[in-house]
Amino acid sequence: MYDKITPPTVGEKIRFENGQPIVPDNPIVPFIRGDGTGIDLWPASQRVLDAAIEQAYGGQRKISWFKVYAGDEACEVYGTYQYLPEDTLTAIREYGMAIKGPLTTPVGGGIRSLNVALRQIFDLYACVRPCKYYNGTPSPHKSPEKLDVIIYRENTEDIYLGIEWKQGTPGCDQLIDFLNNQLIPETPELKNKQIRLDSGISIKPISITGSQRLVRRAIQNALRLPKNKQAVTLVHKGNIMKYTEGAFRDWGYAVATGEFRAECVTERESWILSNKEKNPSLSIEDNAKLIDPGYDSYPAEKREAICQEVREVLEAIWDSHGNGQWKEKVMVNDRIADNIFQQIQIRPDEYSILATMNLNGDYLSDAAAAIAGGLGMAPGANIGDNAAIFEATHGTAPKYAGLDQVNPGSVILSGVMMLEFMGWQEAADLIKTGLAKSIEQREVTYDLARQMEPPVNPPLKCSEFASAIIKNFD
Ligand SMILES: NC(=O)C1=CN([C@@H]2O[C@H](COP(=O)(O)OP(=O)(O)OC[C@H]3O[C@@H](n4cnc5c(N)ncnc54)[C@H](OP(=O)(O)O)[C@@H]3O)[C@@H](O)[C@H]2O)C=CC1
Ligand SMILES: O=C(O)CCC(=O)C(=O)O
Ligand SMILES: [Mg+2]
Repeated sequence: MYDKITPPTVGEKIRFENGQPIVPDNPIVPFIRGDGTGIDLWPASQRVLDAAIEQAYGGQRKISWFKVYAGDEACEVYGTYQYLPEDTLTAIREYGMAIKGPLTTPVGGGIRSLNVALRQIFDLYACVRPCKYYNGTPSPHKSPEKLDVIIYRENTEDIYLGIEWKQGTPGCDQLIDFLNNQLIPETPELKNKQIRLDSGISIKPISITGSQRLVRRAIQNALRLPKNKQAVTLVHKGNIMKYTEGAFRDWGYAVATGEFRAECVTERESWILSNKEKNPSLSIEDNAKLIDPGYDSYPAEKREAICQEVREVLEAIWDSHGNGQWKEKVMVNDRIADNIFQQIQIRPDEYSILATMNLNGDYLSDAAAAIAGGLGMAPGANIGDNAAIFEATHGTAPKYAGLDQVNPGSVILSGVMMLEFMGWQEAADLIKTGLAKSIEQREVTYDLARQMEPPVNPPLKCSEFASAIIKNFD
């Protein structure tokens, strides 16, 4: 079955039933060490995970790690350009769950992202990135403790599908010619727009399927949160990209008000309901004016559409959501992408789950990570219905590779997400305790050390930070 790897002789497979993992006490879990700093991060992280499992379950539970290859290490074992060998894909398919270090993607030419490829191959459509502040972590932000968000990033489409044409190639010229001379002139809405002849082209597909399954998962997660965190914000640049990002917003709301009608309220619905609660005799038109301050300046047709919206909301959900019942529901709202970057800085506590398309989520997760202490403290998971791969938000940080210097916190916390996904909460909790205590004791790697007041000097090495976390389990 495998060409150059052998699975552990002891251990069993994780199975998925209805999207949920069924986990034996001794699961076999494939891991990819990763490029660059992966060489430092993975051994430190594995040590912490194993120690926590041993301490929590005293040998009753154990992971049998299965080393599989991707990136530079794969080329060493399988030969030139064998960045993602079939063996690795077979192992992940077979065992259902894996954890990985970062993998390099060259800018401009060269291979396409192996990280993105893994997400697409296994249809891991939700990239889940919690950004939460650990007490004592240095931050450039004044009130980092107010940040506690989970980014749900669509993981399989958008420009990451990688359908693009390089400037000056025959395919690119042909596409520009077709668009400029055929499709654009046939589309009145596009007027006389033309694409510059010396352009490169990337295609940005956003589908109903991709958007709705992501938002569905985000709402399901919101329902598991404490009441005061039950909110999902749809992040988009729909004012500019109406048929991709704007459509993402509309399809997201359709999931909330269709599939989760009893559990959700949209922000606009909450305004309509609360206007009527404050003034039960409020007319439909006065309610419409309150939810849309520009109402009086709109043409009659638009004014009627807003009145109709008010009527429909009151008819549909006044009984189930009115008289304050909406305050117990998951609040679904939307924010334009540029605004959300400032919102998470100035009003982070007003947000909980941020549902995004692929590119926006990529940008936003690094920005949110900065508030919570930086990329050394930013875990993540790529989740599908039949598989899951856990990985940090950060990349290979090549300038630090092999120096035993970078913060293993993100990979370790990705491991914590994996343990929680497996239902091994006791082991996950030990690691979170160990990490929090190490930070409190100022036993930290360079990235946190340099931001602390006064700075910690010398900082711990990557491997020493792992040891500090283990020492601080209890
Ligand atoms: N999922 C994946 O595998 C990902 C892969 N990549 C790939 O990684 C490569 C490098 O990308 P790049 O843009 O430099 O981004 P990186 O995330 O690799 O690094 C950027 C900076 O973030 C900080 N940083 C990253 N990791 C850590 C850590 N563990 N501890 C402390 N600080 C950390 C460092 O900051 P400082 O210099 O201030 O110390 C580093 O220079 C590219 O090939 C990219 O495609 C990128 C993102 C995700
Ligand atoms: O695949 C890569 O190289 C970068 C991906 C990335 O930045 C991310 O997923 O956050
Ligand atoms: Mg990124």
